[in-house]
Amino acid sequence: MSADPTGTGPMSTEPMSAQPTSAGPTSAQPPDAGPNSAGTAPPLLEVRDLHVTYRSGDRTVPAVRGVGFTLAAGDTLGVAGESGCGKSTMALSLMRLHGGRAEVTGEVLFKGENLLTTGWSRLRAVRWAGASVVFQGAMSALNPVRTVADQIAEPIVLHDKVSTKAAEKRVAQLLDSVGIPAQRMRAHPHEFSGGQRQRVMIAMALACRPDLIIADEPTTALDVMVQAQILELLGDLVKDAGIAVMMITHDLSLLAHTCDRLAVMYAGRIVELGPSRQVLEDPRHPYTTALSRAFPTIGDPASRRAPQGLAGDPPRPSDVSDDGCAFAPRCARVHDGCRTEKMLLWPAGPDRESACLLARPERGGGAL
Ligand SMILES: Nc1ncnc2c1ncn2[C@@H]1O[C@H](COP(=O)(O)OP(=O)(O)OP(=O)(O)O)[C@@H](O)[C@H]1O
Repeated sequence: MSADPTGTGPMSTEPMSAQPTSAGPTSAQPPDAGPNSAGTAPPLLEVRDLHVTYRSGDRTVPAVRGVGFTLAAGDTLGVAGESGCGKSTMALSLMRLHGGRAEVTGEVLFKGENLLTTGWSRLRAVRWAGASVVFQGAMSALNPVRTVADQIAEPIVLHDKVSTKAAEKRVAQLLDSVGIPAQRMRAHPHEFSGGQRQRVMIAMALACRPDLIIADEPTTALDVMVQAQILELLGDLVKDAGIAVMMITHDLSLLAHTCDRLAVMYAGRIVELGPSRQVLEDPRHPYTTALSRAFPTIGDPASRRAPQGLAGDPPRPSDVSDDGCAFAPRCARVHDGCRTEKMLLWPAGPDRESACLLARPERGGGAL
């Protein structure tokens, strides 16, 4: 892991932390927010041609390979895909929170401001009050020796410039909103169950009223019923507050219940993007079809008994070529063009995009 004290270049990363530093946020207003030259407000988040390549010694790992999408205010986007496809790297690199030494190129425009090139102090302000992150594994993200009240209040005091007493009043409201009695605010993280700790993390993420929450596997390691409850809670809270969410998990069916749109990733790229229900019920990429069959569906006991495993393994990032489809070796619908043509995310129906040749309108598009 490396830190770039200047924070000026996209080649840099900072020690991983969702906590405010004592330098703390000052303002989340981007210097250049507001209408663009065309007179229209930019989308909340616009990601253009994002590449993230980890480097350690002479080893390079191209974990994210040309990702682009937009997210409007209040939108919920689920990101799914098998382990190692680059979901966490993609999501965390938006805030320059990915671990390790990595080269990051492309643009991450948050309200029109490129977060890949902005300075560290400005970025810290954005991380709390603009876009906050819920990491997987609350126990490692929370400080074990401080009470949850202290940890949730800190960014409120720093950002909202209010007294500790006023901040604690908000802490009580936040804990209440995530289903934890306010009387427990003086407890330490180890005094809560895994599900309650994850609720505390959600309360922390909401503390400074962000416009966007990035949730990286927020319910990993919790049992399936608690996962569903927490995702539902997060979904309700953000809808009520008009907060946009990017939620990462490998489980498509969990995402479909909480997110308006789904992005399916494979080998560092988005291979399908569209409204959640449509993506699941009428996939436009054979990988989405295979992935959705591999996971049991909440509320469908039959699928829990008989999920169909995905044959073969995903490729190692260093083995993926820019020519041809990375899924071709595992694809039931593979044909010659799949091994040679360059795959892009093509329109595949209204509000749908797919990186499969078969979904291209000139090939007939439609379900795969
Ligand atoms: N710090 C790092 N240094 C080098 N390679 C890394 C680092 N972090 C991740 N990778 C590699 O980058 C690729 C993408 O990893 P990433 O964690 O983003 O995938 P993921 O889809 O989120 O997986 P999971 O669901 O298991 O969390 C993998 O090949 C992984 O081994």
